[in-house]
Amino acid sequence: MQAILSGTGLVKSYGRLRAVDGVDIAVQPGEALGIVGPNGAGKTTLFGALAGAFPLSAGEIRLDGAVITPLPAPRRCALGIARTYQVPRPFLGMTVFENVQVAARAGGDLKTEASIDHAAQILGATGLRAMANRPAGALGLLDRKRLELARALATRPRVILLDEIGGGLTEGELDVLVALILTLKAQGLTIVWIEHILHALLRVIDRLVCMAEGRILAQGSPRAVMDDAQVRAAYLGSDPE
Ligand SMILES: Nc1ncnc2c1ncn2[C@@H]1O[C@H](COP(=O)(O)OP(=O)(O)OP(=O)(O)O)[C@@H](O)[C@H]1O
Repeated sequence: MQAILSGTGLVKSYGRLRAVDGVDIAVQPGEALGIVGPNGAGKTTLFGALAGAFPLSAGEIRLDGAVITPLPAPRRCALGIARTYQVPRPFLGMTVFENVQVAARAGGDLKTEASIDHAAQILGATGLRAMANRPAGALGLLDRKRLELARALATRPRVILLDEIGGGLTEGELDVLVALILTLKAQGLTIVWIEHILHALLRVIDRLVCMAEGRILAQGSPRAVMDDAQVRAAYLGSDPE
């Protein structure tokens, strides 16, 4: 099957540091791919590379087999690549609804009326309907995470890149978030999820990649990767779970 999103020979250098150092990655349509690795492994930088946040130092990125390497982030978003950020970035002074509608207009390329309908639908799907008229800055953590997800979904993605969206949540809140992500997966959305909270990640993903020092250490079935000796060593001998 042709990958929906792939990167070949990806390198991103900051001065002498190669934050991403020769990564090959391919995500299949409808797949949920997890990415783990110690702090500083290059996971977020890989997302930046895939989403077009900066020019690559080397490598090529394809969407549906077509090269998108030169395209800036807004163009990639319009083509169906959405991303959430480790630290959510809503417009704090706008309401929840306005935040989602802006994303639908700007990222989803919808005219005003269609963006209103789409935003309302996304708020329902993400459990935010009751919060629609609250300022984004007034939300609790779970709702901030939902809003981050909703803003990405509003752009009508085919692939969503989730960057540590589970961080800081209670177990009960994680359950809510995992259920939501599983619903998106069941609807056919392709998911790439960086997450330190492994038990949450393992409930969703089909395949796991472990990165360390800018490279892929291991990839394959989640269990095989977690059992890999190099992966265990990268976690300094601790039990990754
Ligand atoms: N804009 C930047 N300028 C300089 N160095 C950077 C920049 N962004 C990331 N780095 C460095 O690149 C390396 C990889 O960082 P990255 O944030 O991608 O790691 P990560 O695996 O996402 O880590 P974490 O799990 O802590 O989020 C780190 O050493 C980081 O300090």
